[in-house]
Amino acid sequence: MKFHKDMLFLYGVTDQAFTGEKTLTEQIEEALSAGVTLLQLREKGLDKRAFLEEALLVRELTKHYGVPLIINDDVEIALRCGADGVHVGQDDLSPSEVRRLIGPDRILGVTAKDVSQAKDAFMDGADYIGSGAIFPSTTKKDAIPLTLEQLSAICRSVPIPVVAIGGITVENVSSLKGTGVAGAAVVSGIFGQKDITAAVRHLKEQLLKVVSP
Ligand SMILES: Cc1ncc(COP(=O)(O)OP(=O)(O)O)c(N)n1
Ligand SMILES: Cc1nc(C(=O)O)sc1CCOP(=O)(O)O
Repeated sequence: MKFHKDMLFLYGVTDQAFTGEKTLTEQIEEALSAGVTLLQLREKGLDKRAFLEEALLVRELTKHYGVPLIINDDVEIALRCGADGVHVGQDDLSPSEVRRLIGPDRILGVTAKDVSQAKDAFMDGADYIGSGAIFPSTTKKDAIPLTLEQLSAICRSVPIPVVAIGGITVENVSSLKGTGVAGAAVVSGIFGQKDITAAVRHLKEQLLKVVSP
């Protein structure tokens, strides 16, 4: 699927830690049906085999809902499940190597915590940048914090779109207004909510006031 910045508008990122009454697959289906615009399967607690099984299931769901699927970190799983792309961080396989492995047509997302990393990611073939943590995150407690000013500078520094991540909720998402982000990537603000459908709808309502077309 060809990348477009609108896909970043509300980017759901999964985490098994939030499954309780519902399975991860049920949670994902709820988020897809409610309208997340991109989905990242980010499962730190699963071994490779379980991750691939989940990825194959989620691939079918995302196809059904017409939402692109991104795999966190693992290029092999992305290729084996036929995902639309991969997201890598600064400590993972280099973006240029990932681009070589996935080819020109799949989506490549790269985490950047400053302008220099963002510029490098762009030069290495990234389609989008993920920047955070904008607010304290209980999902990733050791995430390095980033101010809104730093986020704005990253957005201005590269011609590719930037999605904000880290502690984003319905209550604080409006603070991203004016930074230049193309959207918000959210874990607990979606998958940690009892009513995932309502969370997705409310986040999208707020994001309409934040993201300029
Ligand atoms: C959209 C998006 N942005 C940033 C991240 C963080 O990626 P990374 O730095 O690789 O950290 P982990 O996700 O591996 O903990 C992301 N996953 N998605
Ligand atoms: C996966 C991830 N990366 C971050 C970064 O700052 O790079 S923060 C984060 C966790 C985001 O989860 P939540 O929406 O629950 O805070």
